[in-house]
Amino acid sequence: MSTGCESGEVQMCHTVYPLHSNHLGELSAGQLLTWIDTTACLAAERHAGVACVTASVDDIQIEETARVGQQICIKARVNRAFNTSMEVGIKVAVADPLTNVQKHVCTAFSTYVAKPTGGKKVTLKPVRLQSPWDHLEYSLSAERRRIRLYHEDAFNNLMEDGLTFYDLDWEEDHNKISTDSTQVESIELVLPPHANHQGNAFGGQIMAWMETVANISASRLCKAHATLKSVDMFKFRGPATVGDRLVFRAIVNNTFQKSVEVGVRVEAYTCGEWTAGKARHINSAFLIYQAVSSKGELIQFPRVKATRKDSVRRFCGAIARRKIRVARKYILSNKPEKPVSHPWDKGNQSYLSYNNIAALTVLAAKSGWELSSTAQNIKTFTHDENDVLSIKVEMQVTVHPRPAYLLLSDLGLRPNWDTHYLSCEVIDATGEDDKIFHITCPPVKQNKSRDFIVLMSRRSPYKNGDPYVIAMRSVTLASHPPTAEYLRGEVQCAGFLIYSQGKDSCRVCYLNQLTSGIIPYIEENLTGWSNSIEETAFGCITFLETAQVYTTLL
Ligand SMILES: CC(=O)SCCNC(=O)CCNC(=O)[C@H](O)C(C)(C)COP(=O)(O)OP(=O)(O)OC[C@H]1O[C@@H](n2cnc3c(N)ncnc32)[C@H](O)[C@@H]1OP(=O)(O)O
Repeated sequence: MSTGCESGEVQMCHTVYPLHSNHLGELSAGQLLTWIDTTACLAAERHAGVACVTASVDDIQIEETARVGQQICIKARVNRAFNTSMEVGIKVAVADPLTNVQKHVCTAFSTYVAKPTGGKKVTLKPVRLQSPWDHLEYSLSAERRRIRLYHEDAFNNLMEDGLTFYDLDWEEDHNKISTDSTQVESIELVLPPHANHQGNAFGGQIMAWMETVANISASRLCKAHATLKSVDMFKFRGPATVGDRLVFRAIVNNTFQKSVEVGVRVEAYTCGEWTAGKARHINSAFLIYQAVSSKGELIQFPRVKATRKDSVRRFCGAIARRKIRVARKYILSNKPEKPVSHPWDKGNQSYLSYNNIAALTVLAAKSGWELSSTAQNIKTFTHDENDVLSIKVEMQVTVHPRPAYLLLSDLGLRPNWDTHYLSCEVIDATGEDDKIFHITCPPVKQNKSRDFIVLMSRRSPYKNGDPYVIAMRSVTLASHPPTAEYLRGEVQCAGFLIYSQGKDSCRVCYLNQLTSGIIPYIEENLTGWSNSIEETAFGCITFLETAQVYTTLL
């Protein structure tokens, strides 16, 4: 049932019946995508006053599963009209009628283009903004549009680097498996019930068919029932109409510990094109699945082999897309963050130093680090857990670990090799191993310069095999409150672990658990627009290898 409300919002509510669900009694992802697209399209048409087509659907993260008997409520409204296109924001919730408990299923953003009969372009009227929330979504939608329209370029940038930077041999080969058995092909004929009054196949129907083949492909790899976790952007390149034959091809591209990416390509043919073998490529999408064991635990996926040229492209493509997806999630999340700094006073100094070292050690020991690039002697990883994103950069350096430790813990030297640092001075210390620094960083995106008050705690190894540790976290100092000159940023947990690898070489791991104060500095790298992380790592290696000679004097 769909209704139109005063605010321009369109709502659709359904009870989940067995016909909407899979064999486990859970609402099928394909059905959910169909309802989302229908509601969003109706909101777009309500604003435009003419028929609209789906141009794209941004990444969707599915956070909750709905079951038979529960009620799904979808709300959609136009956030902003551009010229001929508009962004629709969609929120999906599930409610249990027996307990009255309501949960958030997902948030989605789709773009619709006004397409009246006859194909004339329509310039859309602006959206009436009423609440502060409307104003916020209005401004954010411009930023989302920028990312959406440059998605392909960002991906191509990452792919260029990926294919040159990625070292496919970095992992042992013996446990990797081929994805050949995950290839799935299926055909559908577009009939009137699958299309709108203009004969265009519904975007939601196409997405549902895509989900069906992708699900089969993922399940073949994990030998379990796969559940859709998120989708990468669906881009509708061209229309399909009643009478078209749609061919869907799916294959597993890559696996990431507890998830798998499946790529689906859709080609459309009229009857004549079918016989002549002339395909129209109308959509490609990438769907991420997870699978749960009989004990209710997430299944660890096997690593896959990329041997042929096309499988290497798909394998690296999945890594690049994951990178963009994770970056989008954090850059656009707009979640208020709790302050992470504690006051540095006499009563808690030893506790904060301990906490500083322990947090970095725990972060480094976490499982689930995903490789995002390899370049000669540098590897970068990301870790995404409970809405916290962390990065790790591993550098192989031909320096004894002790001089590396002394050089890296002297934060005053950091502006020599890290362009993210403008200045760094000691403002308080309890000894050589625990010091407070005032760090200033250059402005980004026309904002002011930022500053940070950071506790640096360093420890030499207690026994052979332990790393040298240099941990950093923000603290507050009454003598250094935020000033009008700088935006005060915070560091949650960052630093270096330095592992000995023989007499004159070591592995330096840099880790950072990202906060909203840090993300702007690496945003372009996360989304594939720059290699600033790798460039800084190169700078660090060069600095350590050339400066080590001076540390013999220390
Ligand atoms: C009823 C249904 O459910 S429709 C079913 C599924 N959808 C379809 O069949 C649509 C198939 N795709 C198409 O017909 C076309 O690709 C269109 C209409 C989406 C875009 O056509 P184009 O020739 O690229 O149009 P053009 O370049 O003029 O762009 C038109 C607008 O779409 C926007 N647009 C184009 N591609 C995208 C995209 N991938 N994501 C978001 N917006 C896009 C453009 O920015 C432009 O916006 P603006 O006018 O507000 O500045």
